[in-house]
Amino acid sequence: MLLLKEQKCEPCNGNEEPLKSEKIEKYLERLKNDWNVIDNKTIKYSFPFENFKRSMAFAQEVARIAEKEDHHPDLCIHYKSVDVELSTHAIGGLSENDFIMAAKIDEL
Ligand SMILES: C[C@H](O)[C@H](O)[C@H]1CNC2=NC(N)=NC(=O)C2=N1
Repeated sequence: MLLLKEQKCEPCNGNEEPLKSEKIEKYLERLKNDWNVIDNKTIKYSFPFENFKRSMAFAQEVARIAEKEDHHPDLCIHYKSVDVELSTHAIGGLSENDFIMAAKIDEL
């Protein structure tokens, strides 16, 4: 099986079904960090940093990947952490793209 971090986000036409909990659990096992699932619609992880400068630099790197993959997380930048939330808006839930992005962000 290809590693998630090596996959590319595929354009989502909005026709696919959001992932259900069993598949979500399987994808979670493939992530390096311990992402939390919210309502089976969003995954979230809070990345800790030493200071605001590092938080900002991380957020910029996440933005770079998001633009490259055309899949965009919600980011909340704090003094010493960045909260990352991923969901596929087009289907109102989780798709493989969210886990591909999470895997790439885990590698930063
Ligand atoms: C056309 C383009 O692929 C879509 O608008 C993308 C852009 N980024 C996106 N990001 C996220 N998180 N969900 C989406 O459904 C989404 N759609």
